[in-house]
Amino acid sequence: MHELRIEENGNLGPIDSSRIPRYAGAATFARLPRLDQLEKADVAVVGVPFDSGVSYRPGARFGANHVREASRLLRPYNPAVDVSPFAEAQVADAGDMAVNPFNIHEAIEAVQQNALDLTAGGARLLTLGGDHTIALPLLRAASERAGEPVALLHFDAHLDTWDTYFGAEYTHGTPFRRAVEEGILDTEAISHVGTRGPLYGKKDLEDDRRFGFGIVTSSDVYHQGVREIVAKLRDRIGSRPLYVSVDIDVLDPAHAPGTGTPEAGGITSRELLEIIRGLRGLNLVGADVVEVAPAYDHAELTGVAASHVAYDLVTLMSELPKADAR
Ligand SMILES: N=C(N)NCCCC(=O)O
Ligand SMILES: [Zn+2]
Ligand SMILES: [Zn+2]
Repeated sequence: MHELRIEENGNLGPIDSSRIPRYAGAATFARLPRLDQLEKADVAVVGVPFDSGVSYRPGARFGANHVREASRLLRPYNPAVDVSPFAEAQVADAGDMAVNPFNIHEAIEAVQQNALDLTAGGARLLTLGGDHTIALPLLRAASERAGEPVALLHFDAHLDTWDTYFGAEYTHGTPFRRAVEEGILDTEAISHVGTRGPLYGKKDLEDDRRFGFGIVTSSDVYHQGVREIVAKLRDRIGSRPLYVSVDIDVLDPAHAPGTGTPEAGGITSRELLEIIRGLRGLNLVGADVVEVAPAYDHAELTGVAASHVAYDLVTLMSELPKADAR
């Protein structure tokens, strides 16, 4: 089957859904070309089929392909910000990283190395998870590329700054504590957004504050509203290199049931998309969307939400300096 693609500004875009039905063929993110069909990309979307770090429901290893399937309906123009991301930049689907499901340490090393390889030519990386364990090696790669510790905006119901589970240091509940310990985060500019739900104890919050995290709870989003929160976050981040990590369980289970550790009282997909759009122009060096567990999804709700979040993150990246300028 011939691939009829939209081409603009010399960038090879998605398969034209007015010529080839969008439900036909193998899925890539937003029907974009695969990286191996191109010389280079400004933005690469990569999957990490890994969920050996979960503490409750498994299945996020199938998340990236679920998001790709749900992303078939994305269109090339983003009217919310008046940007055509795939015309603005060359965006490509880099496929999945090959990670060892039986050895977390080896998997973490592989994610870090793959992320470094994919960004070697100046591409910005958007990763589809996988469970939240993978944020640690992705942050290691991002800070190595940036040449300095990075600012972090972490959307999640959970803190993910816990210490260990069953004695294990590398799990989906611990990546950001490890990242602080490793000195790869700029602790003047690290924030959680959407936090809620029961904790193990008050100490969880005390530890988190000691590491330097600011918290915008799900209730804060409700009471203060998106505008005020975006202004505060932008202020804190400034011109620092920024990594954005989106655990899809930041959304209320009504918006994202397909996830491993759901918590009631979450933000809406509209609120999340609005906050992300508010990050326009910040120096976004990398991002992930993790914890999509398709077995618990219904009617592709979670897949659709995650694909739109990924699309708006790609839109932000598409407006920033291109690969050859970096
Ligand atoms: N990163 C996610 N999604 N969840 C962490 C929850 C850890 C726990 O079971 O307490
Ligand atoms: Zn979470
Ligand atoms: Zn998480």
